[in-house]
Amino acid sequence: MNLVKQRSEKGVGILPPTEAQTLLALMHARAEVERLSEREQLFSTLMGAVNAVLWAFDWQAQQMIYVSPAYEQIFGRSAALLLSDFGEWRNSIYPDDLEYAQQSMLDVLDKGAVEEREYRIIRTDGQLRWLSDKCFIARKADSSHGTIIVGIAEDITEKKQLEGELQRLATIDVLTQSSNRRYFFECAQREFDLARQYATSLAFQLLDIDDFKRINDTHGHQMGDQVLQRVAQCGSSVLRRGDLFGRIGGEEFALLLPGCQPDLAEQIAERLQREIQRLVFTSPDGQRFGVTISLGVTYLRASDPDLSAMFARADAAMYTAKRLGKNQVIVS
Ligand SMILES: Nc1nc2c(ncn2[C@@H]2O[C@H](COP(=O)(O)OP(=O)(O)OP(=O)(O)O)[C@@H](O)[C@H]2O)c(=O)[nH]1
Repeated sequence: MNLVKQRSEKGVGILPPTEAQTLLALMHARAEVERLSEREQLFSTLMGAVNAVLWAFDWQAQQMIYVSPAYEQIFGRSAALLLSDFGEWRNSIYPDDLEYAQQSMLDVLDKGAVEEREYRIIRTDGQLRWLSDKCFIARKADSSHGTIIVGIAEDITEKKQLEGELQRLATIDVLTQSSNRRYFFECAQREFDLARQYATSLAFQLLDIDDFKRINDTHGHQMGDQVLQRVAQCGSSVLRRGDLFGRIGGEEFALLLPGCQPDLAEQIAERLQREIQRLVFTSPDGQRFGVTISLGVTYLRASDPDLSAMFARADAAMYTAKRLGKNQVIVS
């Protein structure tokens, strides 16, 4: 309106209504284009700043129609390639997680949204990364449009590593790196239930280092720690696949051997005793010394009401070994 008036003041005269309307419409359109381009710029800046991949996928066309700049940074792959070929997304997924990633993408069609979705990707530089990739339906298919699924994929590798470390710290004994008491018995309980359910054999062994207090007193606490570490290494070395080993007390360790018949369990106990007896330690003042262990061994009986019944028997056998002079295996 302003321009129309200015032009008339310069002597162009008042424009006929249709031309004035066209001019106004053009001005509006230009302002709208400018506004849209400003918004586009703002949107791009925001997308560039977000450390997550925002994506949009045309389900019918099986084509990625948008992916934010973080894709190249997180996936270490070309966004142009992904936009031209959706197979690139499949290529980036860690093979063990591919089926899950594809299935959970299908689930969104039924559920409308999938919030919990975590899988691993392999970057082109070989790095493995964990992603949390939430997705939901942005537009349902109608006669003229296909279904659009949108998602936000965040790199949660560090969170996963932290979770793994926390899990490790909660389940291991830091000094010997073997399972701690709580975790050992938690796993042992599972094996006990399975052995009862399928009527399979199960052996339980309790190992206690002889005169450990004297080792500490004579050679120092640090030397005692070294003994515990080497004994734990020996314990782990006799394990078969599926066996459990843990430090359940100061100088006390336990082994649970699923599917292990008595003969084999005794052989394993005697081998362990020999291996530990062969260890040679040198104290800071140059003294060389060795250690011995007492072992209590028992097996699952049909009359055992719970795991603690087996544990009590192994414990009693181990104390019998101590009473009978130590450095021996007693089977109960
Ligand atoms: N160095 C070290 N010593 C520990 C640790 N935990 C417990 N101990 C020590 O282990 C010793 C256990 O002593 P006792 O229970 O008397 O057993 P023992 O001397 O082995 O005697 P027997 O069992 O009869 O052979 C104690 O002196 C504890 O202080 C540890 O993490 N490191």
